[in-house]
Amino acid sequence: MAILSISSLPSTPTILLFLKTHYLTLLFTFLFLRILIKRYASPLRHYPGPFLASFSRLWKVLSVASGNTHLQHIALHKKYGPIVRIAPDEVSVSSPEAARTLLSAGKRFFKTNFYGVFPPPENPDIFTEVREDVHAQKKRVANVPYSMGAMRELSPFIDDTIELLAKKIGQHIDLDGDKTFDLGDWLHYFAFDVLGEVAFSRSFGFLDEGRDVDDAIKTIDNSQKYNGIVGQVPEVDFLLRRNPLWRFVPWLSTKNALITRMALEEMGKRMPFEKGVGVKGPGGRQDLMASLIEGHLKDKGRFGEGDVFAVAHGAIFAGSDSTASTMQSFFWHILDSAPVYRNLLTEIETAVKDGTIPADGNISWNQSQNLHYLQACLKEAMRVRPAVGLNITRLVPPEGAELDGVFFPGGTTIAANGWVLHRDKETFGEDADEFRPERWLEDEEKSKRMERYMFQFGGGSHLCIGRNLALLEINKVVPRLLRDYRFELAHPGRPLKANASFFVVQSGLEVYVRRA
Ligand code: HEM
Repeated sequence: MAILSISSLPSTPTILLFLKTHYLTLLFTFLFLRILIKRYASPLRHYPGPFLASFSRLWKVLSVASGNTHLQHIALHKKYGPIVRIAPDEVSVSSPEAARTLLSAGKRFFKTNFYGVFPPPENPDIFTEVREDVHAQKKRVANVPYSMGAMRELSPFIDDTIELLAKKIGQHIDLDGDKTFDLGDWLHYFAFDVLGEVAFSRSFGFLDEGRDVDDAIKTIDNSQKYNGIVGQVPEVDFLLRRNPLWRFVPWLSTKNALITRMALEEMGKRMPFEKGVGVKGPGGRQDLMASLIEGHLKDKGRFGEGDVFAVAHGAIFAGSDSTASTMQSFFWHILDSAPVYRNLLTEIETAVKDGTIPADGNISWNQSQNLHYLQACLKEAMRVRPAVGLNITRLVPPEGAELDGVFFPGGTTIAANGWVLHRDKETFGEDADEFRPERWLEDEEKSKRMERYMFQFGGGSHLCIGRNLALLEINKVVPRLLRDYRFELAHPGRPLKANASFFVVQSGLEVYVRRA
C-alpha cells in the first residue's frame, strides 16, 4: 500500500495560490452545491413551489417587500396546490383544517423567531414573546383588562370618540359637502383615539386635529415594513435593530415616537407602583395601564415593570392598523355593491322604526348584534380581506406532527395565510372569492362550520387578545355611521390600495358623504 508522505502534500503557499487563482470557481461550486443540498436533501423536496424558494429565503423576503404577499400566496396555492414550499424549510398550507390544528392550544406548534423581530426587543410583549410558557404567564395577566366585561366598562369613552368622529363628518358636510372625504383616514384616526382612551385614558388627538399626529401612523407602518421583511430572516435583526450601534443613529430611534412617549409618560405619572396609589387613570378610570400595573403588583416576578410598558405599547401597535383596516374593508365592500348597501340601509331603517336601535345617539353592542345583515357583512369583510396579510407561522414540534393527514418533520416551519384559508371552496363555497354576505344567512349549520374556519383573529393560545375591543368599537361605530350618513364611493370600482406589512395597510377609501 502506498503511504502518502508529508512531503508529497501541497505546501501552504501552493494552497493559497490555488485559492487565489480559482476563488471564483470555488465560490460558484460552493453556491451550486449549497443550492443542490438545500433543494434536494430536504424532506420538503417533494413539495412544489417557486424555484428560488426551494434553496433560499429570498423569495419570502421579496414577497413581503412587494407588499403583495397575501395576493401572491393566493396565486401560489392556485398554481401549486394545497401545500407549497415557500422556503427551504417552510411550507404554506391552504387547508383550514390544517390551520386549525396548527393554531390549537396544546398541540405544541410554537411561534417562530419571526415574531421576535417586532419591538420592543428588550422586553417581548404578548405578541412577540416566543417562549410559550412565558407567553402564557403574561397573557394570564393581560387577559383581565381585555375581557368583554372590562371593555364594556370603557364603553362610554368609545362613545365619546364616536361622537367626535360623527361631529367631524358633520363639519365636513357643512363646509365641504361637495368634496370627497377620506373615510379610510378618519376611521384610522378613530381607531387610534379609541386605543389612547382604552390604554391610557387619553386621546391621541387624531380626530381633533384631523391628521396623523406626530406621524404616529407612519412610524408604525414603517416599523411594520421593517418587521415584516426582516422577520423572514430574523438573524439579520442582530445586525440592524438589535445591533448596539443602532441606538446611536438618532433618527432611527423610536424612543421619541408619540406612542412610546405617551406610554412612558403615563407610567411615570402612576409611579411608584409599589404604594399602589395613583395607579388608576384620570378620574379613577380602570384603563388598560391600570389593570396591567395591578397585575404587576400581584406578581412582580412574572409580570415585571417592563411588561406593563411592553403590553400597553403593544396594544397600540397591534390594535390600530388592524381595526382600521377591518373597517376600511367593510365600508369599501358594502359601498362597492349597490344591492348590499341597499339591504343594509333597509335593515338599519327598519331597526330604527321598530326600536331595535335608537333613532339618534350611540348604539350598544347588544343592539348591534340584532342587525343580522350587518353582522353578515362584517364577517364577510373579515373573510375576504382579513386585516393580517402576512403568514402566521409556527414550528412543527421536534418529533414531527400531522396536519390534515400529512406528516411534517420536526423543525419545519408551517405558514398559514388568512387570505388563502378564507378562500377555501370546500368550506366557504364555490364562490369563495366573492364578497357575498348572504352566505352567512342561508343555513345555520353551514354558517357555524364557516365560523369554525375563520382565522381573522388567529387562534388557540395566541388568539388575538384585542378582539373584544376591536369588535366592540366596530359594532358601535359602523351602524351609527350607516344610520346617520349616506356614503358613495368617489371612485366606484377602484379597489383600495393595500400594502401587507404585517397588517394590510389600506388607503383610497374616498367617499362623498351627506346626512341621512
Ligand atoms: C380587527 C382588529 C384585529 C385583528 C383583525 C387582529 C388580528 C390578530 C391576529 C390574526 C392575531 C394572531 C397573530 C399570530 O398568531 O401570528 C392577533 C394577535 C394579537 N393581537 Fe390582534 N387583531 C385585531 C385587534 C387587536 C387589538 C385592538 C389589540 C390590542 C388592543 C390586539 C392585540 C393583539 C395581541 C397582543 C396579539 C398577540 C396575542 C398572542 O399571541 O397571544 N389586536 N391579532
